[in-house]
Amino acid sequence: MAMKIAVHGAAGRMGQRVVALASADSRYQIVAALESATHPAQGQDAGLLAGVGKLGIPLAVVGESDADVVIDFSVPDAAIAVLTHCLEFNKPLVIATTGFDVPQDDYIRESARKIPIVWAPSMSPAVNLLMKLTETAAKSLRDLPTGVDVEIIERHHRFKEDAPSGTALRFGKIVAEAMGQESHIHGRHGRPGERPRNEIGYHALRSGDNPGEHTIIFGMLGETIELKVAASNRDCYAQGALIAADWIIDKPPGLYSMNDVLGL
Ligand SMILES: NC(=O)C1=CN([C@@H]2O[C@H](COP(=O)(O)OP(=O)(O)OC[C@H]3O[C@@H](n4cnc5c(N)ncnc54)[C@H](O)[C@@H]3O)[C@@H](O)[C@H]2O)C=CC1
Ligand SMILES: O=C(O)C1=N[C@H](C(=O)O)C[C@H](O)C1
Repeated sequence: MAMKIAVHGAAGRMGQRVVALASADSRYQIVAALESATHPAQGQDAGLLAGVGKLGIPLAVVGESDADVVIDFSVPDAAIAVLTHCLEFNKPLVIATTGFDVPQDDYIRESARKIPIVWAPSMSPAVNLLMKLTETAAKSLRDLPTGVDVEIIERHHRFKEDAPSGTALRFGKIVAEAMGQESHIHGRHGRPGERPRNEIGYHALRSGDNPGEHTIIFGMLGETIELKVAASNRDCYAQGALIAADWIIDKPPGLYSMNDVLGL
């Protein structure tokens, strides 16, 4: 029987791709397409909006449904609201939204004691694999006598609201845990002087319709390593979220990552 999915943020760039991919796959059935009460497309068919033909599922506000699992690509406050709904109705949740503040992070962790949650800044299998490779590189280079300068560059479309990306921050956390950098700076200007060794620099570019690109630079004296992953469209994230939904459905309460989902 097909897994029943509710998509939260269904009219957004990502929500539409989740609706489109799920509707083309017999393992999934979209049963709810949830959107902000003020969205101009409220009431319109989610399939028509996503360009895949009528599904008979109108955009609606969060409410009771027979969904087996909820996939969230929205904005932080709305993601927290749908999480509260999932707690009330005991539904597994895949959280893909980024840009939470610290109390919201804590609320997600606390909620995962009661329901299963997959939470990842990137649902892309390639990005999550690159995180593993980055960890390996960082651990291998940690004690290099000449020192290693780590810089993280991310590029995204002009519409993105948070910066740096959740994924860039996660790459930085992975590197810092392996190498011990304590200073995290965002861009440089003026006369910052010689680069300190214990620093990670983040650089967030916003340009055109770029669906997401991350480069981790390990700069040494005499050579450089660059680890790079780039999306050519949004389906890597949407497909990853559907894989996560499939995986989480029979799991006990807990906070899970894409490493758990993908067995990395
Ligand atoms: N983890 C991952 O793999 C990925 C995460 N993201 C993140 O997902 C989020 C959404 O990204 P996009 O789809 O590009 O943004 P978007 O702005 O196109 O879509 C967000 C949608 O959420 C809706 N929304 C706002 N308030 C709502 C509410 N109260 N209830 C229900 N829906 C509400 C908006 O109306 C909008 O349609 C961002 O935080 C982004 O960083 C994006 C791509 C991949
Ligand atoms: O907003 C986006 O588009 C993306 N956001 C995520 C992030 O902030 O890391 C993931 C992906 O890079 C696309």
